[in-house]
Amino acid sequence: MECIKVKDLLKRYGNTVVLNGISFEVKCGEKWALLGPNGAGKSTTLKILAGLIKPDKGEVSIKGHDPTSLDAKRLIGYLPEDADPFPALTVEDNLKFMMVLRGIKNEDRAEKLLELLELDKYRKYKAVELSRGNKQKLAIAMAVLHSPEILLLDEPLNYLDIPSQDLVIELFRSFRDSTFVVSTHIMSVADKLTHKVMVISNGSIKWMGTFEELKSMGESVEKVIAKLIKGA
Ligand SMILES: Nc1ncnc2c1ncn2[C@@H]1O[C@H](COP(=O)(O)OP(=O)(O)OP(=O)(O)O)[C@@H](O)[C@H]1O
Repeated sequence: MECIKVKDLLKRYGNTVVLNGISFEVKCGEKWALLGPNGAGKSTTLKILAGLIKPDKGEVSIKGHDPTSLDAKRLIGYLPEDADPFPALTVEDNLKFMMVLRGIKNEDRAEKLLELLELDKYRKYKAVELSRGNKQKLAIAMAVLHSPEILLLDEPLNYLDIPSQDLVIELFRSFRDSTFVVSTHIMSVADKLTHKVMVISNGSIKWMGTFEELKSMGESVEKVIAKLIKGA
């Protein structure tokens, strides 16, 4: 069954076309990387899937729901690029606020995430007082608090040191049955979190396939991706 269906997406900012007829389908449980250079249209695609912005043309379905609907929002956990939790709230109050928004009654989940991401000692810190990496970890905890079926992650490992990356990767890997779309321009990040790759450049999908296919294309994966981006 498809969890995400996207057909002929067109998005303009002013006169600039930033998504030019993108179509793809993601089956439930699949984990896809959206790989492409700066400005390719990755974040814009994720924002449309998360229902934050609307395309100018095209269709998007999240398990049959419009992405702006409450039904879709219940299914989705979205981590924006440069996520910024509420600065004046403490770490634990940010999580409590999300619990209220999401209608989560049991506090165990928030406690477990604080422990798992080693944020426990910062629970009384206001988000504004956190380091950039710890802010990212808090934003990740907030995005996954409701154990979403569909995770839309924009550059999830940004700002994280290697031990923190390992904690976050372990957390995401615990979402075995969830559907992932992960935007990144770093191949190694894609490789750690996903199994399939969409290469996007200039608002168009240039290639879709598995890591195995990419790796069997002869040259180093980075070189193959660079060629796919150029459309060579
Ligand atoms: N709010 C906006 N107003 C105008 N142009 C925008 C806006 N948001 C994005 N763009 C433009 O849309 C294009 C695609 O941007 P997008 O952020 O989707 O790219 P990206 O692939 O996520 O890039 P990056 O890897 O740098 O984050 C870029 O040319 C960007 O300048």
